[in-house]
Amino acid sequence: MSYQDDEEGVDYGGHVGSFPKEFGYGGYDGEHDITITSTSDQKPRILLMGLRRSGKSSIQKVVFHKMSPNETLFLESTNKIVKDDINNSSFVQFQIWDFPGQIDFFDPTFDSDMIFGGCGALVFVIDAQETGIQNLDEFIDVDKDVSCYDEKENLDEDIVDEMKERPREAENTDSDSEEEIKPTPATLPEARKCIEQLRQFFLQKKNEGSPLDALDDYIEALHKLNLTVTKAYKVNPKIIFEVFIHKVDGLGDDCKMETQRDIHQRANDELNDAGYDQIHLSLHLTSIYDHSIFEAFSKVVQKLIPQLPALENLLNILNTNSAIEKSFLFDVVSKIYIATDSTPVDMQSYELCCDMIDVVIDVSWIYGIKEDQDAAAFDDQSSSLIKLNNGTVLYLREVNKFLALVCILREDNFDHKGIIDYNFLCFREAIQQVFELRNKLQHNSTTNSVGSPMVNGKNSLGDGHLSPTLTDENN
Ligand SMILES: Nc1nc2c(ncn2[C@@H]2O[C@H](COP(=O)(O)OP(=O)(O)OP(=O)(O)O)[C@@H](O)[C@H]2O)c(=O)[nH]1
Repeated sequence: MSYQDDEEGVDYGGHVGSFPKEFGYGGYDGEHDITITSTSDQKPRILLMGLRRSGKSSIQKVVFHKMSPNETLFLESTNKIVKDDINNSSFVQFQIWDFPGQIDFFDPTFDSDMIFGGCGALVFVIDAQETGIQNLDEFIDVDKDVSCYDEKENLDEDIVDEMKERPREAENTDSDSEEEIKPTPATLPEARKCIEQLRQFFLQKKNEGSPLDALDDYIEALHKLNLTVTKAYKVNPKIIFEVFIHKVDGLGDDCKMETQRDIHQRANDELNDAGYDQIHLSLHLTSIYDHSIFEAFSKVVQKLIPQLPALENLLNILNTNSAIEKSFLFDVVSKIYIATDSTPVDMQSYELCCDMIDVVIDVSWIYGIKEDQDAAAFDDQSSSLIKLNNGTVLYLREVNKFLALVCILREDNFDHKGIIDYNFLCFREAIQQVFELRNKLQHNSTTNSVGSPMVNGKNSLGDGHLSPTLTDENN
């Protein structure tokens, strides 16, 4: 197993929404900036694991590198561990390690102590579309070799025989020779027709609920999940385990729920049978083609922020005193929300707020920057107000260069804008105080002890948590 260098800054030429390419986790001068000062080794780690082609690299690229979902079609398979630094003055600062699908835990070069030791969260990605139907074309590559139909021994024999016979007949061979069948242009349409029949057969079986050998990948994914989780837990019981049931864009609502229920049941049964009933798996239905992947990643990142309860509390207080219905604290670059108030998150509100961030960045980028200036599109003057036609207002205020508060409130309540703005300033100050405190604690612990500093009885470095500190030039 080898390691690939950090690939931060790689330009993929594309972006989600219409974010300008230049808008990213760039360097920052520091005003009002809440950053993490830990060195690369101390950064919390999020591991992305799962079977081949389950969508790990796509998730990472779409969420953190603004790659457009369609471009992920051209991603090559990962064959090394790819470490990606999500850093540079953003609040959200950690390392993501993208693992190759075919990783072998029994490989002597796989150092599980090192890999799982400093890990904060392990995200295991399962392809929800992986029933064999979608990958049939890949599996049976007619353009290369029709004889590989043999590999699908477990399919209905009649269909396989028919598939073999058709190209042979079409080719009109007059010999009984055992030569390998090579498709010609004339046979290819026939072969494709067979594949279509095969696809229909699978769909029919699937609708009937028949067990299919093509579900092997799904079973294998569950097995790998069990193996990965137990192995990681043995090394580091503090790891947070998250399962992304991914690519659900291709599934109906019922199917999504059924898949989630099935995975939950099987995964927990297997863990309980192995005596690991204390391991908790959080399941998320995700897709790179909508906001679900950002929402799921938000929840993963939030679990790594020890100050989350304080942030939530501050948002609750802000909401109560400003008649705000819902508020999110966003990492502007990734559109991950690092905290929200304690009312339930509804997906539509989250999507609206994400869209608002896109609009603000776009407009700022187009109209907010003078040509001769090397200024950022999002700065401490950034704020925005969008009135919807249902009597609701979206209000965005900059907290620091990478953090924004986005609130949803009723238009009537926005009459008291002065109070809301004043409360926002108090909120911003309170946030800075939270991180100032953390900063001091961390600073004391690093200067007072060498090796493994302790804060509140916990190892403050390498404990898998985001350890944000405040670097405010006023300090
Ligand atoms: N429909 C759909 N396709 C997706 C989604 N996410 C990823 N894909 C597709 O899945 C394929 C595999 O994605 P990758 O990100 O390369 O998968 P991987 O897990 O990194 O693969 P390995 O590097 O081989 O382990 C690509 O063609 C993506 O376009 C999704 O949410 N929905």
